Amino acid sequence: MNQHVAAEAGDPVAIDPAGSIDVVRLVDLKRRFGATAALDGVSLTVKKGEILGIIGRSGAGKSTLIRCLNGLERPDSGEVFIEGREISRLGERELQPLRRRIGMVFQHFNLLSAKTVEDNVALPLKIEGRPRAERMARATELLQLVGLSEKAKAYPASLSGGQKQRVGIARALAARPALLLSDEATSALDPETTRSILALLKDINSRLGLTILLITHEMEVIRSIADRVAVIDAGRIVEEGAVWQVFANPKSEITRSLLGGIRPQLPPGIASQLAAGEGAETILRIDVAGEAARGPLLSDLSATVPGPFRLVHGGVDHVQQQPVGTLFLAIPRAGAAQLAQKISFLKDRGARVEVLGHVAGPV
Ligand SMILES: Nc1ncnc2c1ncn2[C@@H]1O[C@H](COP(=O)(O)OP(=O)(O)OP(=O)(O)O)[C@@H](O)[C@H]1O
Repeated sequence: MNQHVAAEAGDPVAIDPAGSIDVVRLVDLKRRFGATAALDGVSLTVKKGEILGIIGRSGAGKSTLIRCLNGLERPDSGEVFIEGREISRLGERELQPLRRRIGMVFQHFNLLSAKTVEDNVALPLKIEGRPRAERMARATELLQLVGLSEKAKAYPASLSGGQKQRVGIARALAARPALLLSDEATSALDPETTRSILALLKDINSRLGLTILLITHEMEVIRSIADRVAVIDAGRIVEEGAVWQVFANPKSEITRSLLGGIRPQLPPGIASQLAAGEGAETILRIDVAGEAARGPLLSDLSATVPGPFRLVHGGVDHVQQQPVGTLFLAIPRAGAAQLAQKISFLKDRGARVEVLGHVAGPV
C-alpha cells in the first residue's frame, strides 16, 4: 500500500512501499510504441554509491529508459522510484524539483556556446534562482574538481572534446544531484580521452560517493568503471550482475556478442578449420575467473594428468581486480586418451571447459 508524503512542490508523491533507499528503483516498467515494446517489463535498482552500467545495442530501449527516469516519458505501466519517490505519474510542476536530483551528462555535451565555461557549469543553479556569488563559488569548486580551473572564462568553442565533457560533468554536479546519469558520455571521444573521462567519473564516484548510472553500447566503458552491469535487449533486462562475473560467465547470447570485441576469441583462421569428429588436435576453450584463476592451473594440469597440450591463444584479464581468463588449448592426438581426465581436472578446479572441435593439422 502506498503512503504519501509532501513533495518539495507541495503535492502528494507516492513513496516506495518497499521502503527502499535505493537511488533508483524501476518496477516492471513497460512502454510500447505501436507494435514495438521499447520497454517490456524492466525492473532494476541503482544503489547509493554504486556505478551501474546499462548496456544494449541500438534500439534496445536505453533512451526510452532514460526518458522514463527523468520524467520525459510516461511508462504505460510500472513504477519509477527516485530516492524512494514514485515519479511516473507526476505533472511537470511536481517533477521539476525531483528532476534536479538527476544530473545528466550527454554524448554531445550540450553546452551553451554563448556562455563561458563557468556560466555553463553554474547554469543549473541559475535556474534554481541561486545568487550569483554562490553560483560562481560552486562553479570554481567544480572546475577544480574536473581539472579545468584555468578555463573558467573560456568559451566552449575553444575547448577540446574531453574538456567540453569535463564541463558537462561539472554542470551535471552543480545542483548536488543524487544520481549522475551518463548517456553515452564518451561515445564521441577518442580512446585516450574516453579513458580520462571514465577515470574522472570513477574518481568522483569514489571521492564524493556519487551514484552513477552509465548508459552505453560499449563493454569497454562498463569494464573500466562499473560495479554492476545490466544488459538490455528488446526492452528487457536479459542479464545483470557484478561486472567481473558477467565478463567471466556471460549467460545470454547478446552479452557474449557485446563482449566479443574485448574477450579473447579463437582466431578466425583456426575457428574456420574446426570440424566435428576426429582430427590431429582437439581444441578446448577454458574459462576461468576469480579464485579459480589465481592458482597455477596449467602447471598443475601438466603435473597431474599425463599427455601433451599446447596453448593456442588466450590470456588473463583483470576486471574489478578479479582475474578473468580465457584459454584455448590444443590437445594433440597423442594426448587424446587423457582428454576426459584433463577436462575433469580443469572442471574440478572451477574452470568451464568446452570442446570446440577438432582440426586436421596443427594450427
Ligand atoms: N517515439 C517513438 N516512436 C516510435 N518508436 C519509438 C519511439 N521511441 C523509441 N521507439 C522504438 O523503441 C525501441 C527502443 O528505442 P530506444 O530509442 O529506447 O533504443 P536505444 O537503446 O536508446 O537505441 P539507440 O542506442 O540507437 O539510441 C526502438 O525500436 C525504437 O524504434
